[in-house]
Amino acid sequence: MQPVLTAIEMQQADSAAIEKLHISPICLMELAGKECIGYMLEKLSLESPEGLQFLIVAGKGNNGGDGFVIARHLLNLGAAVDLVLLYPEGAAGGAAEANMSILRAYEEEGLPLRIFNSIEEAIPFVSEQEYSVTIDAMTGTGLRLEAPGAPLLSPLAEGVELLNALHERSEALCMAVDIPTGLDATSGHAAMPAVTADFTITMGFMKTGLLLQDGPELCGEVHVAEISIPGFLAEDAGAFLIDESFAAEHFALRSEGSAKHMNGKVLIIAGSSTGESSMGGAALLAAGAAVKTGAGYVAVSIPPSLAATLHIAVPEAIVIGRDMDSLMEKARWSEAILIGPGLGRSPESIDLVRALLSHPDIFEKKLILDADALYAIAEAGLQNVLSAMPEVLITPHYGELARLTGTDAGSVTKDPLAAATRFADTYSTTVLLKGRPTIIAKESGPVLLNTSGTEALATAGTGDVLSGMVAALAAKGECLPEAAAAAAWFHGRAGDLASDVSSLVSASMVRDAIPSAIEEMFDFED
Ligand SMILES: NC(=O)C1=CN([C@@H]2O[C@H](COP(=O)(O)OP(=O)(O)OC[C@H]3O[C@@H](n4cnc5c(N)ncnc54)[C@H](O)[C@@H]3O)[C@@H](O)[C@H]2O)[C@@H](O)CC1
Ligand SMILES: Nc1ncnc2c1ncn2[C@@H]1O[C@H](COP(=O)(O)OP(=O)(O)O)[C@@H](O)[C@H]1O
Ligand SMILES: [K+]
Repeated sequence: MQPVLTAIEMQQADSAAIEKLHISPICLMELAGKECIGYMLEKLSLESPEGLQFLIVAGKGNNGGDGFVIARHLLNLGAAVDLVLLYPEGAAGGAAEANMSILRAYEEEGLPLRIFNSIEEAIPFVSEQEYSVTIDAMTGTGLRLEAPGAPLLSPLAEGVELLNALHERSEALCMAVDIPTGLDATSGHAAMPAVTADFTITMGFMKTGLLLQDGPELCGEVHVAEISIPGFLAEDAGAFLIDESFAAEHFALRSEGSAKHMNGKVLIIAGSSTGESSMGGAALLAAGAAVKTGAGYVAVSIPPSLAATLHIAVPEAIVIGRDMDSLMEKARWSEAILIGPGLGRSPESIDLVRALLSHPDIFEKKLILDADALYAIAEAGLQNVLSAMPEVLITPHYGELARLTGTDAGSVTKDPLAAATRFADTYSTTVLLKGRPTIIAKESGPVLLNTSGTEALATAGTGDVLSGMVAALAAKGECLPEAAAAAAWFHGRAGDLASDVSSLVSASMVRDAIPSAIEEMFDFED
């Protein structure tokens, strides 16, 4: 899995590369610029930029320095470059300043290079020009914002406005160097205004801010450029990105001689039915998902009035009622227990959750708590009970985590990484916080981020499918954090495969696409 760094972690990796490994800043900057050229040509499907026109807007830090290297290489390859300096020359110092002096020397050679010393000086010329690519080299990991949405000050604001205006009214692609200007590399919150890029070449390692909040909208496609900062300098990163090989590694294939009871026994306690309403669908989706994720046995505790429906919808499942003795017998038999989808919010459901969580046959198993089980925990104030359980995972969305922590959804939305990590540490539990990205936090461990999946999953019932998948992987032998992470990845991929038109995807379609999403991994590995 690739590390995902905060701005501070990236600055530490940069410093370690320079101070401990003696890699020169000039060398890092050179590689950063070269990587941008290579990837940009790939995006343009061109062998060479010869004859094309590029605009670079540069800030006063090392991000601007990367822009100077890009300018030089473009000129070397026969392109024409307009460079806008937002700040007086020499403000950068170090490697950036050294690269700027090379450009000044180039200027004397009569190359197609125009250097503008301010945005005002540039405007009359650049507004007339057609560019192939406009390049944002104003700020990267050095940007500091007081608050999300804080105003970006002059001259950065004018630089951003220029690039965004060109983006809107011309065919030019906009490339962000490292991070779109205005985007906080750690939190993913954007300033006002911020650059909207078509693609972002980020240096060395992925940054958290590219995956959170406004990050995905502003970055476009993200490419991580290898600039010779070795991976071991990011080993202690606070976050890692779940990928397909991780997911495949955590899907145990059935061994040839295995029997059904050896391939994961899941108990799902879900669904509700009262005189007024019935919530059987969630149980059906979770059970179907567990079956399609390859569990050897799936038992479902559901109100007796829904049993016939479940038999028809998921014929593979064993159906039991709500009687405590049969529930506990199946709990002892099972290897992972999922409680919650469609359980309802009545006082009886809350009492049921309280009773279940106090029983060792339940809490000593790998336990996955979802949906209405989370409502019951919040209502009955059972959060502390989680701390005593050996292996427990909660799978809230933002609203559910807010209810569990006594805050509003807005504060989880503001910093979901911190909210998930805090809960995991406080209650010694694993948290799968659903969203974009999905965040898996475990006590004192690095956070895992999942970016597979799209708005195809933004439809009722996909969360029930996900919790059924987690339960199956956990029963098949994975520890809960890994089961959650692999399930999240497969779930996103199943959403992609469910339909070519994301707006038509339903939760049943995601459930039905699970086998293809998993199968594909093994084709990939072969
Ligand atoms: N050795 C290194 O550290 C390397 C850095 N690289 C590049 O350098 C970048 C980081 O360079 P820097 O640390 O110089 O920072 P940046 O180039 O991101 O620039 C930040 C500059 O903007 C100013 N600034 C910060 N917040 C501001 C705000 N709200 N309003 C106005 N100005 C603000 C800062 O004072 C600083 O001068 C990376 O993103 C990457 O592009 C690469 O060249 C690879 C090597
Ligand atoms: N825009 C989106 N992009 C990616 N994933 C999404 C998006 N919207 C929702 N999801 C995913 O869909 C699932 C929805 O779960 P949840 O809100 O619990 O639904 P429900 O309660 O209806 O089953 C989560 O896994 C979430 O991460
Ligand atoms: K930038």
